[in-house]
Amino acid sequence: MAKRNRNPQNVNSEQKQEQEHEQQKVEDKPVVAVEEEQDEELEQNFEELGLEPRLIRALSKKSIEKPTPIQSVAIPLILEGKDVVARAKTGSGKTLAYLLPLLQKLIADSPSKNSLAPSTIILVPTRELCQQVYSEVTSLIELCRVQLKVVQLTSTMSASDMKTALAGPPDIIVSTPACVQTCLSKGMLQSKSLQESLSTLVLDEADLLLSYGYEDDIKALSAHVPKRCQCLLMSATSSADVEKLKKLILHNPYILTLPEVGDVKDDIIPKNVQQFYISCSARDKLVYILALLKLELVQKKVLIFTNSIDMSFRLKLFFEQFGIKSAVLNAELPQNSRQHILEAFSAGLFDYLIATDDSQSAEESNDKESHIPRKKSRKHSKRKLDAEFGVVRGIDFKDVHTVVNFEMPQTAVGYVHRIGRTGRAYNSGASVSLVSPEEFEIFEEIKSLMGENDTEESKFIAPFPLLSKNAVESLRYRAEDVARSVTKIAVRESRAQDLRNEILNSEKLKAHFQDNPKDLDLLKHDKTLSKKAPASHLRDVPEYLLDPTTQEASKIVKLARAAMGYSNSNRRKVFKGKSKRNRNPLKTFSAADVNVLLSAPLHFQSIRCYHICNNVVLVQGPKRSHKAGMKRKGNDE
Ligand SMILES: Nc1ncnc2c1ncn2[C@@H]1O[C@H](COP(=O)(O)OP(=O)(O)OP(=O)(O)O)[C@@H](O)[C@H]1O
Repeated sequence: MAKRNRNPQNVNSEQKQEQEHEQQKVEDKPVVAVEEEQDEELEQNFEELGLEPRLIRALSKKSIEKPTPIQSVAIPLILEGKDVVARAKTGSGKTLAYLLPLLQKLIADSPSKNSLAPSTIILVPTRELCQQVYSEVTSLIELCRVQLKVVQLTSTMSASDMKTALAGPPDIIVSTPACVQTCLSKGMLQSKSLQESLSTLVLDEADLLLSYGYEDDIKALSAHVPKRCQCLLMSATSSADVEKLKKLILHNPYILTLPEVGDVKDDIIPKNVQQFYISCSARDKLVYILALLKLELVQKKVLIFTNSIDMSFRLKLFFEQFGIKSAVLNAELPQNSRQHILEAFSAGLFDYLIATDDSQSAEESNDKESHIPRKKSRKHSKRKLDAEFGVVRGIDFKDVHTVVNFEMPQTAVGYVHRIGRTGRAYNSGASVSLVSPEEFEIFEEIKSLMGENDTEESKFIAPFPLLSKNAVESLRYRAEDVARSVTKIAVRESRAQDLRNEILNSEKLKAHFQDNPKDLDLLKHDKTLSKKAPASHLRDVPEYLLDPTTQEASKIVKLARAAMGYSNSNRRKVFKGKSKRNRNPLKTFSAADVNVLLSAPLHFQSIRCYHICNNVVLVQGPKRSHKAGMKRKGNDE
């Protein structure tokens, strides 16, 4: 990447910002296309970007050593006080791209003790994201040992809790647009004070804010944003909504696009996510997913998407009969439970999470082709489910290796967000979509979003190579038998039971986790729901049912997993404090294993999932890699 925009000035006086904004109005701001693969020699470190040592040390404690491409370009510009629109793929590190410079500015400027309102507001579309961004800021502040007050405001808080949170005032508020607007309209936040103190406004996940129905709130809020306020807009996809927001809030910003425009597919999907599909009837999806999981053809952890809550319970009950433990996540569950499920899954307490995303409700209505009516306002979107829930949107699931679309999302943009839950930062991942004939249309839309035309064979979403017809057929009888036993009534009862459990959990969680925030293991979300105990003979797939090709494939997937430093036995240990950094693949992976990987049929090697960040094992399919072996920094073998 060219060495540009590397001249940060750390402190910006209000006067200077004012002048700059005036200047920005007449300047034609550049569109910066950031190349994703940086030339090693030109790679920058955080120091060169102008970050101060305390922040760099904090990052180091989080095992974050080098900036991602979007961070390399955005951080210096933000430090200079520019308005920035950053569009970069899911998982590319956009959160730190704005958090680091804004914290640096706050540390350097030490906000005036006389101010009556916060100096920084970060707006996100969902409560889950509020919590995620809040945790990220607080952990950085703690690691830097600086005195900054950050609060999250959500619409479930009582007025008195909001007032308490706003007393002080805090330096940073993380919230949704609707909630900040409520605070303003109820006088908990004074417009005049806000205009005097607000110096940075961030619109995170900007491509989603309007589809969540926040347009009126953001419009109302924009009236309270002073001209000199630096505005940052982060988004994973571009859309008419992002343009609208840009016009509403920003003053002639720098537009950062990652990576270079031109390669449409690379424009939106992380390169390190391998995409596969399986074409099957809707009815056969259960047997296919059983084969994928039971024969261990996909790497854990696995995030499975369905389009309805009933379907997620149907899947859970179906899995239970085969001894596969999973948890469900949806908008119906209480907020505390959802948060806890996310944390427990991220910490590795269970391997399979079945999520119903919000595609039915807060659909990506900015996708013009979706034909799904745009939500007019939050008032009109009232429903039993939590309107501020968003499992897909921006949530940083840790170490999800595989995303399975059990049902295809309803829009192509939804697909991008779903599969963006894997392959985050420098990790690799895979997605497998089960596509029924009824879903071909959306599948074509997805392919065309990636720049493919429907007549040619898909280049980017390949047929899943590891599952043979025989393997599927060998499981068919059992799968269909069990599927019949998962009746509508059973699904309804389990759903109600789970909700009851989680409401109880939620109360316990509230009290308990205030005192013991790290005690994730207390409540199990992957508990069995079915009344009928699973039949013991269904737990294991007998040898005679396994076909040799699939067995071989399964072995390769397991080896890849070992190569990445995971094993079933170390999962809980990882959670109990072993950092990812300490997982040593050399202990679980031998030279013989490397040979097995290399001698595998080429189509198996096409799963390029064997990177361990920048350290590792090389099977760069579809061709056999030139380098075969493993290397760890400071531990060459
Ligand atoms: N420089 C870095 N090096 C390694 N990991 C990083 C770096 N920056 C961020 N990460 C990690 O990458 C993950 C994804 O980051 P983040 O959630 O900010 O992505 P995002 O671009 O906002 O994705 P999305 O569009 O899905 O919200 C996080 O776990 C974060 O801690």
